[in-house]
Amino acid sequence: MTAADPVKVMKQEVGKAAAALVQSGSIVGLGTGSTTAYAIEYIGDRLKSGEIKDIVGVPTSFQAEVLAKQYSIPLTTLDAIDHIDIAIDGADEVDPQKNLIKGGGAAHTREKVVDYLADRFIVVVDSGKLVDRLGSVFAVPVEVIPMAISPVMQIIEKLGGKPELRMGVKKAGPVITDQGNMVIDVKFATIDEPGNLEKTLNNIPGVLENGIFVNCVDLVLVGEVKDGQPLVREL
Ligand SMILES: O=C[C@H](O)[C@H](O)[C@H](O)COP(=O)(O)O
Repeated sequence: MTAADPVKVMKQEVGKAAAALVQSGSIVGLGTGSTTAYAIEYIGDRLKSGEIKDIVGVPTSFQAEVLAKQYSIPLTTLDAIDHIDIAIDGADEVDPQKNLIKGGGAAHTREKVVDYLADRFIVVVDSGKLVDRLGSVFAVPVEVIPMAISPVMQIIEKLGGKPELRMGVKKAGPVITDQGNMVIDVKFATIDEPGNLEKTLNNIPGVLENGIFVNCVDLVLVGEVKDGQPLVREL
């Protein structure tokens, strides 16, 4: 028998813990990525078993929409509702102040809309995502309209960032977002003030949204494996 992949186990456990927080009658923001995928699966399981009922989901991406349909979670759109009760989403980096870098799956623009609207925004990560300072490992994803790619890259270089156009995997050419745009991943030597950098990047003409999320998280659930045992803790 092969040992279970510990990262997969952490993601499953943290996804399950977040899904357990969803109550009957809730409007639920459904995040994107491999960790949230488990939360969506477990929300579907709870619906199917009758443990919860009358849930409606707001997907943050095509991926989330497909998964929600697979697990029979009814969906709605933002023009049909006036609030979101709870959103569950992953992250690529989480700092001690619960600021995030997101967008490893190029979904950060829709995620920011949905996650910021939620009364309760729950982040689900494995312990490998915790950093002392944002940007230590991950580059900041920036969604840009295609005609503005060159000038945006030039401006970002002047700001001290190292921009790289994100290229597709099993697809020739750049990654295209759900909105039909491109993503530039920007590595900064240090990010001293994430909130300021978020605003500076979004002020560049042609930038739609970047993956820095500040002051918006209510709870971070962290999946860990200790002494061979999976556990979930709050940050
Ligand atoms: O664009 C993608 C999202 O921001 C994801 O939530 C993030 O990249 C984390 O994904 P994963 O849980 O697969 O590491």
